[in-house]
Amino acid sequence: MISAFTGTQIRAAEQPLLDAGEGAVLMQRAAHGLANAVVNELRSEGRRLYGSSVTVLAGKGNNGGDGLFAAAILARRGMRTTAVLTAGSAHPGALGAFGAAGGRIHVLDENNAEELAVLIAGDDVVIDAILGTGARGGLGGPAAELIVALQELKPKVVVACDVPSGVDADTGEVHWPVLTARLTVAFGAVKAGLMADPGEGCAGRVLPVPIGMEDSLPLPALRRLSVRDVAAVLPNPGRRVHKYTRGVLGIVAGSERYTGAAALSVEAASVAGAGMVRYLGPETVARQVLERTPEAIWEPGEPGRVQAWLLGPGLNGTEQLQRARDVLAAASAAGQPAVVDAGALELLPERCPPHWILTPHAGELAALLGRGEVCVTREDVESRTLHFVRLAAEHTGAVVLLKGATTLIASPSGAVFSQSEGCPWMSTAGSGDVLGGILGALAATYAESGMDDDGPFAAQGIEPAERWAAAAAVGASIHGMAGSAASAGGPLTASDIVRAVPGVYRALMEHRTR
Ligand SMILES: NC(=O)C1=CN([C@@H]2O[C@H](COP(=O)(O)OP(=O)(O)OC[C@H]3O[C@@H](n4cnc5c(N)ncnc54)[C@H](O)[C@@H]3O)[C@@H](O)[C@H]2O)[C@@H](O)CC1
Ligand SMILES: Nc1ncnc2c1ncn2[C@@H]1O[C@H](COP(=O)(O)OP(=O)(O)O)[C@@H](O)[C@H]1O
Ligand SMILES: [K+]
Repeated sequence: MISAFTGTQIRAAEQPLLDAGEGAVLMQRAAHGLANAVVNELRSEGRRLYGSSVTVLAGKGNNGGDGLFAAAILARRGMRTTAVLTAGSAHPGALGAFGAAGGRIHVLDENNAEELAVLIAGDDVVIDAILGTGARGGLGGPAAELIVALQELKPKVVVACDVPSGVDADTGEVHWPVLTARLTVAFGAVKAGLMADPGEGCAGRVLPVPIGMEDSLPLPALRRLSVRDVAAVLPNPGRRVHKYTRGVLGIVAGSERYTGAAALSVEAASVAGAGMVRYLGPETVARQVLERTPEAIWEPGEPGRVQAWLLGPGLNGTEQLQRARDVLAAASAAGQPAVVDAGALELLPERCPPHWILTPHAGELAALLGRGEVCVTREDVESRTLHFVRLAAEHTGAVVLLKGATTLIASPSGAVFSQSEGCPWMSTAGSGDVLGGILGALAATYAESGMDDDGPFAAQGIEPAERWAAAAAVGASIHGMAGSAASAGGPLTASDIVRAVPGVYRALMEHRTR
């Protein structure tokens, strides 16, 4: 599990060490971690350190201090080093060390941003150490000009010091311009803003470097399940199970207009481990669903027993919408878990049970919040994903899974998970229907066994109030892994994601036995 913290949490954890006069030691550890990361990055490309060049863009705070000390270490190891001071002044001790190690210094001013960008862009590595966790807002003036010019010149390797300058370490909001990093070296712990969009999109790979304050960290603001975590909680049928104890999922999806959504979600649920799938919908749609997944059962009348529901993919027309309304009311009364997607999101009651999982994309999340009279657009949600997913969980009382390149899952208890195993090729029609099917299958399975104190989530130390959000994170992770496996770098269809799901389960099961 990767835990991420807000910059504010990290600064609070550092405070006792700073009070004890350990600030300089922390900074040295950070600088060594950053310098080592730069060395490894060059070596991974088969480059020699000696004679390679690095420029550090240094702001006036401690972030700039880290960058300058790291550059001093690299200068002593034979690299040609340059510093651009973006705020006129810099951390005095670090600047002294940099000068003593033989680095060249330029001071950014009103007139030289473009000239300096051209000078720097050819260097082997650029370290972005302008702003860290002490930033308020983003870059302006000549520093912003420098970043815009540099981004256009496409520097070879950008390594961000702690956080890309302009990314809010607490929220992942981005104040443009930001220099997109290949690697972000995060001191003490990963910042929450590096695991939520749009911040994650600027950070590249994130490498946490311990600096000695990690034992003082509070509960994380965000968590990301690793492959090992997902493998550990994956439902694993015992020897004497049968289809009903495996978990039966009821699906209300599809319509005459959107038959594919029903077919995809039913098939995805079937391959993702549901013991049985009951389909509720018009006969014409059911025929196509069964053609693709003959294992599913069509329920033309009162449905048989289920452990969980999936409602919404491709939902359209009076009859289907009424069916979904009836099922939601019945599921609420019976205390059953429900995965609510697309068209069914409009049918939700004002407050939902905490074991319902809502799966909006950014546009649907904006609409969902609009019902609670929070007026936001899709673009607003996309620029503040962490804030709005939390708000939606708070307002609805349900788990809210916000889809995107990084999928965020907020529990009404306040816990947030972030998964990012997918790839851009997954932004294809029907991809969300497949996610719905996977989540539905997991909900049915975990409803039957899994959420108790002797279940897999408890064994991983996940608190009761966070378990449904963790289950949704497992679904997002499997969906992302299946999409990436199906894509292998190329385009894919939603059906390809479905076909890749059993392979992902097998690989995870193998992981578990290792
Ligand atoms: N507290 C510590 O001793 C440690 C801090 N560390 C580093 O220190 C960083 C935090 O340092 P600071 O608190 O000095 O803050 P920063 O270095 O992030 O920046 C703060 C400085 O930039 C100015 N500033 C803020 N927003 C600005 C904006 N939008 N445009 C231009 N200037 C702006 C502030 O006035 C202040 O002078 C961390 O990200 C990390 O890199 C590490 O060295 C570990 C130890
Ligand atoms: N750029 C991206 N990178 C990775 N995954 C993505 C990206 N864009 C979308 N996805 C994933 O694809 C799915 C799209 O779902 P959705 O928007 O509901 O599409 P549809 O309604 O067509 O099925 C979600 O699971 C989302 O997380
Ligand atoms: K930085």
